Amino acid sequence: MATAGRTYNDAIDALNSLQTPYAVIEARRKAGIRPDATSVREMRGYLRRIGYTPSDLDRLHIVHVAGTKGKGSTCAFVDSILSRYRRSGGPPHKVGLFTSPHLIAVRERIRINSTPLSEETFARYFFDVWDRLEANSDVASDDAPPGTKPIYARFLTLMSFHVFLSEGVDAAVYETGIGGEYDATNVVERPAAAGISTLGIDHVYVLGDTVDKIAWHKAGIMKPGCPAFTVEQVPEAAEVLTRRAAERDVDLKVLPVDPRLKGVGIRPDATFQKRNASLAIALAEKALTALDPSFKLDSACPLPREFVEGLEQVVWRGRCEVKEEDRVVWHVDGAHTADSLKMAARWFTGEAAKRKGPLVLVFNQQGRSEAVGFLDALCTTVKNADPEGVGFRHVIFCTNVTYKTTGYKRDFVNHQYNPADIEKMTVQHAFADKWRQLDPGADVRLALSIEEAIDTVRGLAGEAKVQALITGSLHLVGGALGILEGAEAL
Ligand SMILES: Nc1ncnc2c1ncn2[C@@H]1O[C@H](COP(=O)(O)OP(=O)(O)OP(=O)(O)O)[C@@H](O)[C@H]1O
Ligand SMILES: [Mg+2]
Ligand SMILES: [Mg+2]
Repeated sequence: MATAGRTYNDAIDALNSLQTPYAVIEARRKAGIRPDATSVREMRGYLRRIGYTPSDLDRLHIVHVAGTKGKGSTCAFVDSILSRYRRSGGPPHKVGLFTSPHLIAVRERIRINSTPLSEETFARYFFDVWDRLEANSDVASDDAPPGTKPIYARFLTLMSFHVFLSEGVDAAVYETGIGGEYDATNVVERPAAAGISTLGIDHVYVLGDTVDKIAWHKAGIMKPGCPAFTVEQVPEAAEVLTRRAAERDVDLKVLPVDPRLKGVGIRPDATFQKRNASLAIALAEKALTALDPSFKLDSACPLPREFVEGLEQVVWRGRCEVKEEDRVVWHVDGAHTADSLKMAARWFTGEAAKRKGPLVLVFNQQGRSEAVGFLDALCTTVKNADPEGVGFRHVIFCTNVTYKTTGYKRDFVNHQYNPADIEKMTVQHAFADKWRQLDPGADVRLALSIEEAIDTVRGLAGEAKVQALITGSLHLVGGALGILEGAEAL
């Protein structure tokens, strides 16, 4: 790649070229090829090509988080707590945060002191890594094939290491991408602490179709000699975690909801979020101890001010957000698994009960036909909670295409879905058919883009404000927030 075009947009275009195309994903699926141990060996090879060894990562005092749901929220809590210590003089002195997927822009996946990299900084580090990989592309290293670059998520993971090490980050919080054992982030060998958030069913093709198979993958982030924590899990998952911890000689602590959270304003005020917060407390404590061995929390005493403020003031966009406009109250949540959609529905009904006005749903989950099965719980939960028994009066299924006329925002270009399906709106039709069966009284519509769905909802407002829930996909939610907030988003 020439040095001329090296803007943020150029970086995103180059990054998008590292996405695995839909046809390749399909071929692998048909051949039954799943990720295996080569992925971490490959990461080690690429890491060497960009000039680091896994032991360099020890300087980052990494908190590593896996789980089906609550990873990002837990990471955000840890980041927020560590930031309070940073602001009161540290350690830590610089905090890194690596999360996925992104909500509004790719650069928000890599943050320093809770702020996403600027476009300029992102582009500079992006092309640093790009150039180093090209310059050393023939260096024989583990499983990284000569002349290649890592795929999208692996590239960003590598880049985050380069950013954090170059910028002198001394504590970094890492969310796994998919699974754990074979995830790109698992190149980390000696984390300060590992945490496994709530387990459930997701990414069935890659991780397996039962909770115990999924737990096996997530358990892969536990490392001998490194503290590990989890929250209460369903028995099948708990069993696998305990067994894998014993095999690895890891002392895995199962945390109840932390009693010190009493009186701490966790938002939303729901058990699942308190579980995430409890996990975050234990992880942050270990990171702080790794940085300063004299640091210790007394479990019998209230949490220090830094913990309380960190937990109460955390910002984690796209999760349980309420945005009020003249004609619409938007409720935005990126839930996209059966369990988390139930949580989202419960949260929405609690919010909706505070106001009057027709309930409207905007939903999508691209490329996942199993999502048809999630609609049932969403429909029933909201209907049962509605005193009039109506539930959603209007339901709109849209694609994840951002704009009506200009298509995808660059940060959302996705080659991993079948383009023909998007064009024909295959899943949206399936969702609509299902909803008409579930609730023959609802007005069910399709929209070609997120922008069109939003305009439709605005047009539905009458005397009372419409109460709209946007959910089903983080891509949908991120696109929607980008439209609702315009230039102010991110
Ligand atoms: N512990 C939990 N149990 C069940 N649902 C949860 C939990 N934590 C969060 N959620 C729900 O899942 C949504 C996504 O939360 P979060 O971003 O923390 O999860 P994640 O594990 O990072 O998910 P992703 O797979 O998108 O990376 C939230 O908006 C909330 O509705
Ligand atoms: Mg996920
Ligand atoms: Mg996440």
